[in-house]
Amino acid sequence: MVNTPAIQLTDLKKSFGHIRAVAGVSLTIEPGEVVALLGPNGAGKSTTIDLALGLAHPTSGAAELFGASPRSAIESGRVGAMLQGGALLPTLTVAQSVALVASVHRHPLPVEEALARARCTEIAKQRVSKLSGGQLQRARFAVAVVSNPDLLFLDEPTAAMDVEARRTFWQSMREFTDEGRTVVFATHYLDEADTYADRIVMLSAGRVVADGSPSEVKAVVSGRRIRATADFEWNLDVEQELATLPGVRSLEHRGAHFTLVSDDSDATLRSLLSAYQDIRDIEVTSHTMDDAFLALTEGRSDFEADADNRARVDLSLVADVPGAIAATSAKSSHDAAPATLEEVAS
Ligand SMILES: Nc1ncnc2c1ncn2[C@@H]1O[C@H](COP(=O)(O)OP(=O)(O)OP(=O)(O)O)[C@@H](O)[C@H]1O
Repeated sequence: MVNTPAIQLTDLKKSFGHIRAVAGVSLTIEPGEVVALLGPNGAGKSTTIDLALGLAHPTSGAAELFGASPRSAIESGRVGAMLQGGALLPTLTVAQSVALVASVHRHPLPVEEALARARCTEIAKQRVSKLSGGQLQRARFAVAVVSNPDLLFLDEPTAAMDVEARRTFWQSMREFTDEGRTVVFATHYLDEADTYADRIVMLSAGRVVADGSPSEVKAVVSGRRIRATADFEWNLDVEQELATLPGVRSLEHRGAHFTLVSDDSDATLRSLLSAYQDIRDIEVTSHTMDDAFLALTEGRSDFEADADNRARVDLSLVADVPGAIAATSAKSSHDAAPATLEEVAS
């Protein structure tokens, strides 16, 4: 159906006793979007994915995939998932695991193709119990894509992978999304979100605190950072002078190294260099996704939101969301959830 969103979440809420894991999430994700879900530990990313997939029942609100209930979208084979708690049978080989899942789908990819897409051809004959953490993730990816889904959910897909494995994983993911499929992935690697997502949805304390393109979300922290080394004695007068240079919003220094956050880095630099000759190793950088993440999820005071982004970023939440909620050992929600989509559909 044209114009039917791939995902429609309407005021989703989920509480576990007194813990509000998801506190009213509304999201519309169109077919073809690649969306990163970001947020500190305990922000509600996994629970949101579980609710979208129908693996957990919302306390209130609704989730639809392709205009239908999650269950019927999964039954139709349009949805794949790679979840944190998703287990594979340890005694099967990787190829057998993929073939088993393929056998319950109506229009699966050929097993060899799913293995190749997930860069699993070389480990196809290895038993699941013998796989390294990164290999296991690849095997789970092969299992997730073999149903040839239009929509794929990935919960921390590169968690156990080294740098090279992560790079390879995202290459294979790119091939998948280049074909116009929809992907929603939760990650703690902010650089992955910045590089691979079209859209970033940032959660904090169960609520959406930012929703926009990577550059829109990064722009929530305006200004630039100037780092340099000073070969002079620090005293209160110097600190005062640096902190009041044009454009400067904040100053930090440790030993000879100092950092200025400035709204007008050109003006700051001109004044800095005309006032001080003993400054070297100057580096000017834009803010990163890490900065936006900290500003949005911890309400850091040295950043101010850019007014242009008010429409996309719910700044009223930035101020009052608590800092990162400590992750509890209670991953029981995921452990208790069905391990595979086949279990949901059955
Ligand atoms: N079954 C459960 N029982 C009690 N609390 C739960 C359960 N499942 C999740 N929670 C709590 O809900 C909140 C959100 O958890 P969730 O796993 O969705 O966060 P997350 O953003 O995915 O975190 P992480 O980045 O650590 O994976 C946390 O406070 C968590 O402890």
